[in-house]
Amino acid sequence: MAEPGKVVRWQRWAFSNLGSAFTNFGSLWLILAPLVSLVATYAPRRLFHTYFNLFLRRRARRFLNVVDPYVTVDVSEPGSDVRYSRYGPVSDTDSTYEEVKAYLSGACWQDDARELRAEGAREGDGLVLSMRDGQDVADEFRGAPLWWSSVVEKDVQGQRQGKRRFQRLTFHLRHRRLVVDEYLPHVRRRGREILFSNRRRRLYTNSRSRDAYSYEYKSWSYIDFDHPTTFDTLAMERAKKKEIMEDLDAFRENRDFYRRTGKPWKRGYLLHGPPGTGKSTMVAAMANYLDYDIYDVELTVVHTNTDLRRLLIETTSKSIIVIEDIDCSLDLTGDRAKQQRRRHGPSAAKAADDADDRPRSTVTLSGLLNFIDGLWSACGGERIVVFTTNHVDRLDPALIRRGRMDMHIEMSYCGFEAFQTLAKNYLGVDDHELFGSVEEVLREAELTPADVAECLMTARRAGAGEPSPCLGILVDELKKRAEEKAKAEAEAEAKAAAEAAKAAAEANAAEMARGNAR
Ligand SMILES: Nc1ncnc2c1ncn2[C@@H]1O[C@H](COP(=O)(O)OP(=O)(O)OP(=O)(O)O)[C@@H](O)[C@H]1O
Ligand SMILES: [Mg+2]
Repeated sequence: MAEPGKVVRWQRWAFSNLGSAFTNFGSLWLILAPLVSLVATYAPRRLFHTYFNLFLRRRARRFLNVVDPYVTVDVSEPGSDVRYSRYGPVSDTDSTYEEVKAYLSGACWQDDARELRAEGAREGDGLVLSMRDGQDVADEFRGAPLWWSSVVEKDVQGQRQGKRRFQRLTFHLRHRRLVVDEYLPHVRRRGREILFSNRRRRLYTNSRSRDAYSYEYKSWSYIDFDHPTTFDTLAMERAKKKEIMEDLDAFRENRDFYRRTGKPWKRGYLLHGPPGTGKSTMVAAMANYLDYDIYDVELTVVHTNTDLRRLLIETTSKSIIVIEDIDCSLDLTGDRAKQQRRRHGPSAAKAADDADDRPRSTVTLSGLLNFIDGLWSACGGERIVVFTTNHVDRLDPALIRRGRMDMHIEMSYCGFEAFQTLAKNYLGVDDHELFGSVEEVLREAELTPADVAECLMTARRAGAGEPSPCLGILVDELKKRAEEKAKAEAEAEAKAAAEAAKAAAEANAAEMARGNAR
């Protein structure tokens, strides 16, 4: 928004004097009107119309253009009429008025509108400033001066009387193309950005597809997303973090590139690593960095590919679509028991099968791939797809090939750089003489950032938040945790080996029994 310059001031002066021009035109019309009506009454009607159309209309318009070379465009407040669909009331879908108001709220701070109105933003705690009725603000676009004013007019519809509000844009006739082709789209775009940045972000989760047939079906329900993690607090090697942030920046800023090359504006990330290495935390950091909503897809409650498509069509632009634990959230061959057996042994598989009386999901790998690549992803664009898994080796290569999952990010055990971030988060220290001892423990043991974070919590409590005692306790805690983990892992391995031996013996016995029977 520019400070009105000399030209703008002159134009404003001319604009405010239009009234007197109209007055002069009015006097002229007082003389001309009886003449025109005389001719109109006594000349043959058709002849008069033909003469007017041929010779006078264009001149009359040119004359008007000289007297008033300004054009106005009204953006009116959506009506209060509520439309109903079979699912209930539907809000007015034209958001232009809100976008223009949001755009002008910036101008209200800077320009000379003194009488403002403040309304609570639809979401969040902010206030949206707008002009009081009758106020105006100046704007400038590519050297063209423009004025916005807030107008209220009486609106009579049948018996009902009400008020109708407009944001009225006034500009010179010669800027008509510029305004229509470039300025108004610019205003809408900027307004949308302002509205988006003012809103609270959301974390959506999908409901069971079975509900799709009930009257009040909603594919997604949401809560406000208020996760504190940022890339600053995420424990990870600095270089890796920087690479991911640069990748996200490039994605966000390259709308035109995606358009030019005919690629849908989406990017896929595969986060893999052991439990507790920060995969879910990374998704939150990404959402906070980009200011996007999150759609957390629970595939196990989606029954068919059609349900999946319906779900995804309802996601909005500027969002991250996450499928957590892709390897076990859905067995893409439909054999859930096999997954359980692989993870926890045969008895767990049987228990899972018995407990699970839900209708089987028939979502297939091709359904999922169509969602990643298919036409829907071109609708609206600007979506990020994230898969997380603990076992990257178990995934179908088709699912994670480059182009689908553009970046594979390994989330690994806590290294020293990651520890430095955690120490800063939990104890507020950047460096300390005991850091060397911590580094030694971390080099020896495979501890996840979640393990280290937990030890830091314990140490913080026991050391009353003082760095030196806390770090001393931390070293002991980390050693203890490393021993516990090693012991638990050895036990799990021995148990798995015993189960495998037992299963092999059972299979052998069954084989022998079959042989005897024959
Ligand atoms: N890289 C990290 N940076 C900061 N905190 C972390 C990190 N990794 C783990 N944490 C801490 O550990 C907790 C668990 O981490 P998170 O849920 O992100 O792990 P995950 O990799 O998603 O595990 P899972 O595979 O079990 O889903 C987090 O709430 C966070 O406090
Ligand atoms: Mg997780």
